[in-house]
Amino acid sequence: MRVKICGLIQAEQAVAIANLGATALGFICVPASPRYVTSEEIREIVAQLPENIDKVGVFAHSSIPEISQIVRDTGLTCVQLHGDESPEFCSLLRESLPNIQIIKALRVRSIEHLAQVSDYTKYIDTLLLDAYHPQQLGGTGQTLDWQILEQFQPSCPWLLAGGLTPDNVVTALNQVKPDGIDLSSGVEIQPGDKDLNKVALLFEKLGKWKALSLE
Ligand SMILES: O=C(O)c1ccccc1N[C@@H]1O[C@H](COP(=O)(O)O)[C@@H](O)[C@H]1O
Repeated sequence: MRVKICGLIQAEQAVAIANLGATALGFICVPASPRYVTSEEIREIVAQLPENIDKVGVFAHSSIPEISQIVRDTGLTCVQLHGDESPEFCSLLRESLPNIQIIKALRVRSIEHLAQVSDYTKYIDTLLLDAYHPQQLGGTGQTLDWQILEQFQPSCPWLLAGGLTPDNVVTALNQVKPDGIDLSSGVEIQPGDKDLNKVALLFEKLGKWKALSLE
């Protein structure tokens, strides 16, 4: 199970969360977010992380030259597109950054919104489903309607996001079968300030869930 913890702003917390078992860490490159980090800050944190963890830059409505510059400046290994980027945009980004993984986030309003998934899958590595919020792009703490995702099996790997917490993650995973999960506000004290006890509890719950599902 891939586990991405998103919205890191402190190097010490990023290193601690990597050591707890996260497979990916996310850095918000959206200036309007309270979790926004500059290229210099990302570069400093990335330099302290283990090689084998994915370092994900989260973008929304940025241009390809802007994204490429930030990737070059920081050592990010993955780009998450969290705005209204089209399949064509993903395809062009892939041509510009062939060695960088692409995660496309879709903010799902209803089951009908899932129809667009097949337009994206050949241009991306991973799909991410987040809850829709009319005013905010992400990090909202709002959950998706997991029931509409019970049969969801796209042709590429996918991550479940949106309002996941150590308290609800097992319920979510018993209902939905993603390849991984993504958490931000559910393991925070305040935006960007991660609660390491909550992150540790998350991994404890995931360990028990995995052991039970192997029985
Ligand atoms: O976290 C943010 O501030 C943010 C800003 C702009 C785009 C995406 C953002 N975060 C993403 O939101 C989801 C879910 O967050 P939560 O667990 O519901 O708090 C996650 O994929 C973050 O990458």
